Amino acid sequence: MATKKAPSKRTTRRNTKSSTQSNETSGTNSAVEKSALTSKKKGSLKQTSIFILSGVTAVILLALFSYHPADPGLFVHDSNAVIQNKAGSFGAYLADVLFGFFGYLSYLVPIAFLVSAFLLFRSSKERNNGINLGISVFGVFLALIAGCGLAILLWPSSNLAYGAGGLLGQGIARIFMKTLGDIGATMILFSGFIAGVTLFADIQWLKLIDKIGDTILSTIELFTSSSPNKESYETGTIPMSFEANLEPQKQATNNGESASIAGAIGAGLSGLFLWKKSSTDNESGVGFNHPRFDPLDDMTTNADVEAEKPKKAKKKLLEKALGKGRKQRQEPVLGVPDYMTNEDDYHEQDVPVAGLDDVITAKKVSPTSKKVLKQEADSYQAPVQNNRQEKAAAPRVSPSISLDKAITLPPISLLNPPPQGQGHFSKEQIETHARNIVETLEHFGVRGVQIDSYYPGPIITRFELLLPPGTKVSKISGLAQDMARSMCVSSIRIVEVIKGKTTIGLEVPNDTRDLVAISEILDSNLFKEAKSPLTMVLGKTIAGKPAIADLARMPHLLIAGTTGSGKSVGVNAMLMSLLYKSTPDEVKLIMIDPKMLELSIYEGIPHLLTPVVTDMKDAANSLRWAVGEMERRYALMSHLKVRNVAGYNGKIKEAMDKGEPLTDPTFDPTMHVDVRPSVLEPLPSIVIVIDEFADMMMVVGKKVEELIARLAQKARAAGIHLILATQRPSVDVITGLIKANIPTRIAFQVSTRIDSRTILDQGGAESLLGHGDMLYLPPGTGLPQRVHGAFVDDSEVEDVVAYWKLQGEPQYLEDVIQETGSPDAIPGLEPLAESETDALYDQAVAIVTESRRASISYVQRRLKVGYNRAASMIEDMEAAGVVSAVQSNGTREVLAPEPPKD
Ligand SMILES: Nc1ncnc2c1ncn2[C@@H]1O[C@H](COP(=O)(O)OP(=O)(O)OP(=O)(O)O)[C@@H](O)[C@H]1O
Repeated sequence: MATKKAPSKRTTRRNTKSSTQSNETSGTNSAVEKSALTSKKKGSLKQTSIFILSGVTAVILLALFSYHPADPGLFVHDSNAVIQNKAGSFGAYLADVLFGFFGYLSYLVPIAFLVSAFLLFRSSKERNNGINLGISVFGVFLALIAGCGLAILLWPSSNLAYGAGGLLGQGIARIFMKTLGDIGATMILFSGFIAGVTLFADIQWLKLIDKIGDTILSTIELFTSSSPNKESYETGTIPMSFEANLEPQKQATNNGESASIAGAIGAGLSGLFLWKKSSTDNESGVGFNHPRFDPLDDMTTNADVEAEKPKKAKKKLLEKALGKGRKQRQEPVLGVPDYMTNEDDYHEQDVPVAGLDDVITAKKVSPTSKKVLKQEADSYQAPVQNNRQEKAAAPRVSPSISLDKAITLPPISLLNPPPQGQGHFSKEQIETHARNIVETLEHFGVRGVQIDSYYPGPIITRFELLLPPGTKVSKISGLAQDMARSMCVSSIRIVEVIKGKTTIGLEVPNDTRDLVAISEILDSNLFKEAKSPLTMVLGKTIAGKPAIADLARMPHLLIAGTTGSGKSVGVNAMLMSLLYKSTPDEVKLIMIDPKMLELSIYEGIPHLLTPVVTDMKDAANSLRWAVGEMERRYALMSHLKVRNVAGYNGKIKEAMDKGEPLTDPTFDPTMHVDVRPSVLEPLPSIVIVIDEFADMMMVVGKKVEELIARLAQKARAAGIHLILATQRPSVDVITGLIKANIPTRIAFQVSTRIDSRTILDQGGAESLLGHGDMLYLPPGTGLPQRVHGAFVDDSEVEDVVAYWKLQGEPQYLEDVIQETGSPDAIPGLEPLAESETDALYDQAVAIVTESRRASISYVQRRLKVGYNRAASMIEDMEAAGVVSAVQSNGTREVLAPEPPKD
């Protein structure tokens, strides 16, 4: 069979990679070590900066407070004078300069240092992003300039040599007085000062006044009523009056609302320092809602090769994003034979690509967002002068961005369009196959078989056969290989049961196979109209229709297949779907990549909760964190009396809309003195992707299985989902415990029927064609569906990743990979019951689900074990959701589906 040349880029990359694997592994290890060193260093640098800033503040304050007009300085020259400044000649000089230029507003300088030191203590999450810092810096300058002028006008006779506003104030006051007169200048400078303060302090005056009023009223109420407002803690509802008492930074961070002037001045002034540090990175100075980010430069910090990428690559990405240079896609010519009437709606209609306006997914793209994207693209095309070395030295993770407003989902034009001229089927070829099938079956003694119908698809053609009465399907299944041989094809899959039909299916590979491009599926109405943020592209059905799935409903997915069968491409297609469907506010990702090959390409996208995990100890910690997060979410949901994350998010949004945000109901005021409960925010879904979990189980041990099982059992309602992939479909990796908890599975091509049974509980995957050909077993069914996986090229992933990096930086949570207490401890959970680790537990589950009898004595008899052991296994099955609790009639119902028979 002649097949179209499979895309080789990825293979080449992998081959190159594997040939240098050992080098790379050590390289990556050292990178891991380096990053560990960096995070430690970061901590000590932070502390050092705090000490230095505090010292500098103390010296400036000392210099200003002990300022003496007779001391020598920039404006006073007296070499014989005895210096009286307590900070010596430096202090005398500094105070002279500051008072000389800014007058009394010089005191803003040490305040700025003090606040910067304070900000270093705070969580990095609370820092402002680049554009906010820019605005704050502008506010500081405006307030300083107007303030100096105002000081001159309001305190004309001051003790300072150059007046209360210094030389700057004099110049400003003179200019304004000349043009506007005394009163006009005072009014305009006062407005300028207030405007400056408002800008850098982000003050909303009306709200502030409102809140001050509320605070006064609630204080009066507090004195007039005897009981404190205990109810608000218990119900989690926070009245506005109470909200006004919250610590200023928290309010500013959580709601973007008013903060206390001191806190906001701090944020603004610290912005000055942070901005100065990063200003060299940002020389084109175009204003956005987030820091200017250069994906190519960011990659330079990762790999030298990327550092050499020419600027035109950047241009190419933006041209792609804007839909420029992309050829108008043509309607695919399918060439479905005339006699094919029942599959006339095969392919989705292609949407013509006309540029940015059309290509950005309709859902979240406001006109403003489009403008931002266009501006961003324009600024990229302008030459940007970068100091690469400074960029490399800058921290890789700057969790300072707020990802909410101007987020735009990636445009389809970033991806390769589907190849043209696909979908031709030859009528002769189909007729030859049909004839061959009948003849071969006759040759093997099965007479009277009729071809009922046939369905040519992009990769295989399904022939549906009517068997003569009394013919066993198993007889046909047993002939699959002989038929493949006599028809000169690589393999034939027999579909023994077709839902709603009396026919059986024979799936025969086409002479030429089509490439299923991911762009085609992402562009289909089916995907675009899907509501769930966890909608994932699988590929195309055998009839060539888009195949998508909702991870939220699965709620976990197990993927297995032999090496080179297309798992990684499949996982990439799923991840790309999430990146095309959801913002980082909706979906967060934890990626675990023991092979250190596949997922590192996603490093730096804003959806990540932690950098791509390659160290297996970190991986175990992140699973432990997820279990803790699941428990935390459960506690929150039970306090709010909702059953799942959707209900929880609904309540939170409703409360926010009412202006009465809910506070953390699990907060214990007796445990935290002086700290207020935090305001609850909507919870994003968390998807944990493990690319090769067999490796993880090998390194970390059985504990991983336990953690996965714990997560799989309960995480659905908590919005935490697992995607596990492995190339080792053996029972020691895909254990009964994992299978019982992950009902949704995908099998790519495997080498033996036994492997197929391990994954799907039935054969079939051994007859797949590789290169992304898969069997998808949806939740709650025993009938797998054949899907031809969507192909994603590395360069497509790179472009989409670069696009997302351009939208914002990740807000990593340090806790995710942090070691917490004993490495064996699973937060909030008892260790697994003994019998669940019982060697016979898997067999017991198989017996119960097959026989549909959840009886202790039956398990006892079948396994020849004692009563206690069987009873404890049944109890564990109840805990795992395999069987129900004992019902009123004394029996248990078997809940898990029956494993399909071969
Ligand atoms: N959906 C697809 N369409 C066409 N070709 C595909 C598809 N999926 C995979 N391939 C081809 O198969 C090759 C191997 O795929 P992939 O790297 O995903 O395999 P794998 O199962 O992850 O292998 P390993 O376990 O060794 O990492 C790819 O380089 C690509 O050429």
